[in-house]
Amino acid sequence: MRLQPSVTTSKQLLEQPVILAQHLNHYFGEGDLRKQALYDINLDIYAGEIIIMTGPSGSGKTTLLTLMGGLRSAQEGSLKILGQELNDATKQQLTKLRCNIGYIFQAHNLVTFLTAKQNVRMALELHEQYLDQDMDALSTELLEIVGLGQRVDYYPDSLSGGQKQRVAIARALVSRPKLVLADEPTAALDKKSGRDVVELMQKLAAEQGCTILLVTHDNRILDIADRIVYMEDGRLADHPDLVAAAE
Ligand SMILES: Nc1ncnc2c1ncn2[C@@H]1O[C@H](COP(=O)(O)OP(=O)(O)OP(=O)(O)O)[C@@H](O)[C@H]1O
Repeated sequence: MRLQPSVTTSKQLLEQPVILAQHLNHYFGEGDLRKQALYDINLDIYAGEIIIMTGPSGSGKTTLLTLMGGLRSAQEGSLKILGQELNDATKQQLTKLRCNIGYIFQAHNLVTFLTAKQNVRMALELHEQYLDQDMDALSTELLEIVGLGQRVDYYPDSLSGGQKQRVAIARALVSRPKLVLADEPTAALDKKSGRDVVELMQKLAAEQGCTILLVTHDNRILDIADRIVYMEDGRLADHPDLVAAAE
């Protein structure tokens, strides 16, 4: 496991980063109420890396994650995701980018009137290349991989918290995105389910070669990361405990 700042390997020098932030600032509000939430963020993340972003409440993790996901507009500095510059990006460019990112949020956002399989299938329907494929079979296959082969026709209300989160993982990964962004995916889970969920993400990421950026307060899962990024007061910083542990 490495700590931020990263040591760029020679292999990575040849690659385009999946995420590249340079001098990124972000502000909320206007006029006198304008408040800076992110300060001079510089970060490069490469294909296949699992990055955990951690830090105190209010330090700017979700703001940065939603910027990276094209869910809010980048205002100042540069943010390139999968080669697309997000500062000044058009709505169409953002929409296209969002189709290539898998999202997993704490409140898993499953559609309650759709079954597990239909929830997963929804993610495939966004992609033209899957429209002439057997989307039900692909969705079932992913649900089997996450251990829900016996629950494909269940509605979210009849699944446990861990099972719902696994449906959300299946939905995020079924279209084989190059980038998965996860915000507190284990927050609502007990220790064992939380561990199972992140190990599953780790396994699937390795198999599919995708990059995972995971925001968490959950210290129990830090060991799955290739690299830990720590945020404090809107800035990337060295993690105090982890630095001490590494010394
Ligand atoms: N929509 C918004 N309008 C105004 N200020 C906001 C908005 N969203 C976030 N902020 C502010 O930006 C700062 C960073 O918030 P953010 O939610 O990114 O932190 P966080 O590290 O994700 O926190 P938590 O761990 O509690 O989720 C905070 O001071 C917060 O109050």
